[in-house]
Amino acid sequence: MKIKIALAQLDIKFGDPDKNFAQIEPNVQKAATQNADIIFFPEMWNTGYDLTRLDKVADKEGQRTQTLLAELAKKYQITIHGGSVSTEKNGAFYNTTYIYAPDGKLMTTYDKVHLFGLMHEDEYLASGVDEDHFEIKGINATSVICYDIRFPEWLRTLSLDDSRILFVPAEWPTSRIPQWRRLLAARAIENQSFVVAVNRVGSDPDNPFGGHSGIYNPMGDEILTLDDQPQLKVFTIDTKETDDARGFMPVFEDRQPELYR
Ligand SMILES: NC(=O)CCC(=O)C(=O)O
Repeated sequence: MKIKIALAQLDIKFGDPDKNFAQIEPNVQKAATQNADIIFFPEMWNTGYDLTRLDKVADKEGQRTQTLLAELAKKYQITIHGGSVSTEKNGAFYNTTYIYAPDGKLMTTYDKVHLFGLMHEDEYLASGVDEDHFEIKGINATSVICYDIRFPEWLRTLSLDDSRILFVPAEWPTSRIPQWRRLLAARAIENQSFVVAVNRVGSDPDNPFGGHSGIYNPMGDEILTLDDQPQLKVFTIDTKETDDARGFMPVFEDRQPELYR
């Protein structure tokens, strides 16, 4: 199945949800004009890592994000992977993904599981405990958030549901972009999946962020890579390549799960 994916590599205004929300519709409209099947945003695009002010800026119960994404998905007849936003749910803060189908229905939601201590997530956020699975044009896909890619056992767990595309929204600092690219390639090879990753650009008070959003095929080749400027890029993948990779080398069938812990 051919799937046209729009990567929205955004700059994010620190702690300014109104400015950040204003960036969403123009990008969805641009992706729809180019007939993309899905548009994909970066991590924590509503507030950035303004963690000390989450009580003021996080999206309460994710309402503002959900209302906007549902409306835009339906209006532009496009799947929207909402990257992630900071949310406040039942009195705790999370780093939360929402994914909407073109009919405006919520397909899945995910709270970041592995919290990133170097950017203080563990001091302010609660971690998620659930998997997320969704479909695009009948193809199974799954999704994690940024630091989660350093945990291959978690991405393998999510991939066992015959997932063929793994989405990774991120705020990944410039200094570790070489690791970002190697980790994404490795996750693609070991799970025989496409990996589609969107990192933010620009800076916050603590870090510059390096962009280099990209798409990796199931062989781990970087078939699309962006630079470090804000942009929207549309690229088509063919999920038949995952059948070819899995047919050639039956990694999933050769697993010995009884030996793993
Ligand atoms: N926002 C994040 O999870 C950043 C993860 C990161 O930078 C890393 O090196 O891992």
